[in-house]
Amino acid sequence: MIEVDKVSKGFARKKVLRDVSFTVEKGQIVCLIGLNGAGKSTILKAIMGLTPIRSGRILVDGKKPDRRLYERIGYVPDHLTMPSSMRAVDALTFMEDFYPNWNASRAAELMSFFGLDFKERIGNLSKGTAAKLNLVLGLALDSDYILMDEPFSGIDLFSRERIAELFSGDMIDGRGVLLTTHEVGDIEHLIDKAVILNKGVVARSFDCDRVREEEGKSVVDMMREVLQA
Ligand SMILES: Nc1ncnc2c1ncn2[C@@H]1O[C@H](COP(=O)(O)OP(=O)(O)OP(=O)(O)O)[C@@H](O)[C@H]1O
Repeated sequence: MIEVDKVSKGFARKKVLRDVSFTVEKGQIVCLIGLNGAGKSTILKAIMGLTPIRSGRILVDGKKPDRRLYERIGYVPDHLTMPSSMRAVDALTFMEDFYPNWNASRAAELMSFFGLDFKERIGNLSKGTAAKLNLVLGLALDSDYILMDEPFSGIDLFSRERIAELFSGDMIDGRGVLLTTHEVGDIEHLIDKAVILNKGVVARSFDCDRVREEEGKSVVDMMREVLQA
């Protein structure tokens, strides 16, 4: 389980996260929702140790993450970070060389799933195609958890639907997923838990099935209720 426990963070005097707490269990898909600037990406970076926190703690399977624990978390940032001169195949080779838990056969499967060309230069990829390659790089790691920052950004409607299929299939099975998205409607039927963040504070955290069954509300309804109040 990933535990984010009373995490606060600021940049200079600006408070960005205040006492943020939630958990992500293995086998669970958790969606962090919030308006622009709410602090979603900052939380993912804090979990990955890419930005320091001011107070609180982040535990992965009960331990403070170190290099070995980070290898058990796949992180898909909101943009592809590989150099534009590389070809897609070079990016895959780099990942294979760098990460002991790289799963080459899963990478090949995902490349074909997305219809990606191994020889294409990264600098020549369209925004949506680069986003797909970015997802391949994150999902092809054999990890217990996956963090995805806006994985649907720039991706067309039909491809988004296909990615949603991935979420309900073997690719995710048993892993804990934490993602941020502004396209929550596309995956709302797949999300187990939603955490609504408003100006750095957890405004509401809920079990999506329970809210749907007991209150007859969708995740988008809950977002409107909380963020437009
Ligand atoms: N390196 C930084 N230095 C200063 N302020 C920052 C930095 N990174 C983020 N912030 C600020 O922290 C706040 C939260 O940013 P963050 O990127 O986490 O929001 P977000 O919820 O992911 O937004 P979006 O939906 O627009 O991607 C914003 O006010 C942003 O300006």
